[in-house]
Amino acid sequence: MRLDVVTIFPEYLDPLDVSLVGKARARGQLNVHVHDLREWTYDRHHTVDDTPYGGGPGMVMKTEPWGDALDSVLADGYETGSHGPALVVPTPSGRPFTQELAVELSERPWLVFTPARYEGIDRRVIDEYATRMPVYEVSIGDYVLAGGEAAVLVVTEAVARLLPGVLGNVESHRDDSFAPGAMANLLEGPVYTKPPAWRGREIPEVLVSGHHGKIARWRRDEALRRTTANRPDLIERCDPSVFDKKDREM
Ligand SMILES: Oc1ccccc1-c1ccno1
Repeated sequence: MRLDVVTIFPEYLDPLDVSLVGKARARGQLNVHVHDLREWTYDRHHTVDDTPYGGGPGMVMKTEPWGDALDSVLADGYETGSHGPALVVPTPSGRPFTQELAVELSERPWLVFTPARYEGIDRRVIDEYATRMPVYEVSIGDYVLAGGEAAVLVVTEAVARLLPGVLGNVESHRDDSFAPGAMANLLEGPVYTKPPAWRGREIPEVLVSGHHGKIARWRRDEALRRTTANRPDLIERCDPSVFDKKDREM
């Protein structure tokens, strides 16, 4: 997969050099290019924004730098359709970014991110590129950020971990919250590791019982408990089989 990010804060994307994404890049599973939008400005102040038509607070990001930047990035040659790039526009007014959308994006060969600052990007930029490729306007949550770069980091990590071979243990994302399967849509329950006792706190006995059916049922019950407490909206989306009382098959 190829990822391009056009931003006025390229250093904000430095975390893409480390951890899971950094390792995927080093292994050649991910090809990441970060571009400074100001390279496509030609005035002394490298201006990327201007006042909004119709008045109102804040500034709007101008069409010309974005158009020149995206034309340059995309000039690397691309096909249209499912083998071509998709534009990913982080915005508070976008569709919610979910695991399902992460899976959809992970199946594309090329994502071009356009994190905005200020009040956003002149709409004509999105409309222009929507004539050439799919555009995903995505929100990472119901809150307001100063810009879209943090959202690019979130989306990139969620997508990269789904790429074949990136996660060492293929089981890892099988058990993800929201991963398909009977426990889909349940939040993960508590996890424990050695030592068996810590500051007088023991681990749940069932986890060292060796009874895999009871362990699976305990984990299901804890996941249901946490989901009921923190995300009751997800309960109605659960597979009915998660509510059965018998021990779970491992
Ligand atoms: O708040 C934002 C500002 C700019 C770009 C994106 C966002 C955002 C907020 C939530 N998801 O994306």
